[in-house]
Amino acid sequence: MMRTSSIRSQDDPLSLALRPPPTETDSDRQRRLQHEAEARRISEQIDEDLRVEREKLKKSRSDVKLLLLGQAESGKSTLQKQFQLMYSPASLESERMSWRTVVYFNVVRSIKKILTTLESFDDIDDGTDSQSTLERQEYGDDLPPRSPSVQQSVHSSQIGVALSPPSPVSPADGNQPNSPIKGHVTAIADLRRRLLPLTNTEPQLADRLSGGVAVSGSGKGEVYVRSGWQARTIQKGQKMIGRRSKKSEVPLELTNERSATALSVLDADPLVDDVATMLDQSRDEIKTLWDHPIVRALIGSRKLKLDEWAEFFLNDIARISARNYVPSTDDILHARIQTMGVAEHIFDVDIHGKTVTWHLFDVGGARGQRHSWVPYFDDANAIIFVSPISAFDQYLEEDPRTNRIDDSLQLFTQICSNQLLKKVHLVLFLNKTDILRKKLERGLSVSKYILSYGDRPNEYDSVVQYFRAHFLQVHRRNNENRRVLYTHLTSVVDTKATQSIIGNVRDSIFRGYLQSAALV
Ligand SMILES: Nc1nc2c(ncn2[C@@H]2O[C@H](COP(=O)(O)OP(=O)(O)OP(=O)(O)O)[C@@H](O)[C@H]2O)c(=O)[nH]1
Ligand SMILES: [Mg+2]
Repeated sequence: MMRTSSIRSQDDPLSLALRPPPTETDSDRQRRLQHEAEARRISEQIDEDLRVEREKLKKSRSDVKLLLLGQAESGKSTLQKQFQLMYSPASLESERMSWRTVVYFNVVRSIKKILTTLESFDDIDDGTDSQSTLERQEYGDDLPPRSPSVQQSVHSSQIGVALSPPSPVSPADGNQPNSPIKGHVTAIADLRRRLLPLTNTEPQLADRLSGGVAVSGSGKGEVYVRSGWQARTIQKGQKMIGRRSKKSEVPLELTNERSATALSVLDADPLVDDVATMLDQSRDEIKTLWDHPIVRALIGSRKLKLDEWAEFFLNDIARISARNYVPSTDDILHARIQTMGVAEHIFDVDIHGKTVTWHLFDVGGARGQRHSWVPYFDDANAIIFVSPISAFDQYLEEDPRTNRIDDSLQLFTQICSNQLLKKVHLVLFLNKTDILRKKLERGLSVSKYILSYGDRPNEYDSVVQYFRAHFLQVHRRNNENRRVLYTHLTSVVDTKATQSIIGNVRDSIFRGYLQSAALV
């Protein structure tokens, strides 16, 4: 016999349990109804939250997820800044003054490196430790050490790199009794003494940027930055304001809206404010040091190798050390700070009348950071792989035996052959072409570092063609899906050119995105 629903509801133990007791009073009833109404409201709220979550998930599935991959210092974060400048200029504007800390840090660290290098030549002058000092200076930070065991272990799986370090300079000119620094020792010692308060701020600036977190993995002991550092540097500075009575000097020409934000932040960090004052007061000393014939000679002979961005800032020290300094967009693009882990940036991109949310994942490229990329491979739509083709004469900070072009090719091989990424839209940026040009113009020989380059012309077109061919070969060998590789020659500090390339990349990614959406 079939049971009717009414019979079932009468037998249902749950309905029996929920039925009000026969002794229920009017006030009990009121309370019960109130509780039931509240329970219903909460339940409806949960349903609504779940609905919103589901919507979000559905929407995020239709968002574009773009990974920026490549070795450390390849230009990923700089490219991210170009995306930000194009699709979220207001957010870059609101961070503008925080970049002052990074620029100051880059400047102070460069000054310190110049002085440390000069100090080692003081030692030569004193007749101490001359040979080891010269070895160190001659090969700088970016050439492998010369021990036979290291020479044996230097190898290349991708490209014929030099098995032993080339000798860019003769040690003789620094090692003689008439060492170039002789006669300048007192003047340089005086500059060092006067710049000491400024160079002493380096660890504090580093601490401000890294949030006090020391991370291993780069080999250089550089400062790593987690996302959100801009807010952190401001907050930390603001906490300290109460403890200080001295107010910062107010820049005079800052009058517009942007400058109002700038002003409030300028006031915010006493440490950065102190560094600004010191820079302002040390401007002449920094300029004298930077223009000093000994420093020029050491840079010319490659005994002093500064980071690429050092020259950009030190050449313009009068502007940067001004008391009312506000970082320009070019300064922000040149400012260097290492990324830690993976930083997500979200933009709304309007294309052909449709707004699509893009999630840009900017990763830390040093070897110790690469394990954190993998969780982002699963649902990536596109990758821009950034390779600095100017780095043919440089070796990894984290492994001084590995040539940077070779490392980049090895990394590109891993990305091209990764099963999780087989269907991902792939774009290759052969970056830092401006630096490549300058190196070749200065006469730096590619075949000295990349033996397989042989006697090909040491000219821009030929070098680019050679490196590009190697990347295309890696792609061809790992391309059973017949995926297209979009290649661009870039200098991502060049805003106009990069934004036009970003437009192309956006269109090509979007075409692939529409096709895959149509298949779903
Ligand atoms: N001249 C020049 N400098 C560049 C170019 N691309 C990047 N740089 C500079 O190189 C430095 C390193 O660039 P980043 O964008 O920080 O490198 P990254 O790939 O994010 O490095 P990690 O965060 O360590 O993985 C910065 O000072 C940039 O301004 C370029 O095409 N030309
Ligand atoms: Mg970075």
